[in-house]
Amino acid sequence: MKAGIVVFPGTNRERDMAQALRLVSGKAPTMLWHRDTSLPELDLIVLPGGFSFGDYLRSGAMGAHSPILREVRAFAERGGYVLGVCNGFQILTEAQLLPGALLRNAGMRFLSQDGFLRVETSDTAFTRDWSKGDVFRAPLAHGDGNYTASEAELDRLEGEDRVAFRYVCPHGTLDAASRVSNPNGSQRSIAGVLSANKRVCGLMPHPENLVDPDLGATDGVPLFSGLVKSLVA
Ligand SMILES: NC(=O)CC[C@H](N)C(=O)O
Repeated sequence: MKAGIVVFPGTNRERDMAQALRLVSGKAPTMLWHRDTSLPELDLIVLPGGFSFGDYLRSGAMGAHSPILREVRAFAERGGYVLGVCNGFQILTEAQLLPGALLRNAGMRFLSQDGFLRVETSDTAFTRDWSKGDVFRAPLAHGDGNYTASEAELDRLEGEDRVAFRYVCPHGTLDAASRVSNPNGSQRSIAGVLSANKRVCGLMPHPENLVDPDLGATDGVPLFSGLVKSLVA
């Protein structure tokens, strides 16, 4: 699997992401710079977490206008796989490669805590190594993670099986009104969504930070092992 990781000024999770990809796929990803205007041959583009352009204007708003986004868009339009984590998810929504927006967290505070996610579909390259209904742990580290879209868009996402992950409490209970099970107040507890062709996926939590047994847990491994299976044909 040939993966590329896009670095913006202010990105801070690119090395965590590179480490996770290397550990699970056995192959080091290529680091890409936001001003690049061409891409090497890739199977997967990852937009990692951080504070691109210092979150000025809105999280992800300026990153969505970096030159490389033209290439990312063309890659996605050709059917390429794109993963956006946290700030990467925010950039993908700002670029309208994924629907909805990430507003300020309910409670107006930056969250730095464990999150618990339920897998809503296993019918994608990103989620095939889980079963629908599986619950796993993933760190949360964001101020703007409150997923918001129109009721019609939310209905469409659900109708097309494009909700990838939902926030639940550690025991797996779903309650969109509870700050325990839905810490940032996301609509319908949505933590991650998919594009219409299910090849672009964005999520706020950080599975890349739980892939190494030496760090205490490997809950995030299936995200990467699923991609490896799908993209190493
Ligand atoms: N860890 C991150 O990617 C942070 C995302 C974003 N800058 C926020 O605070 O919402």
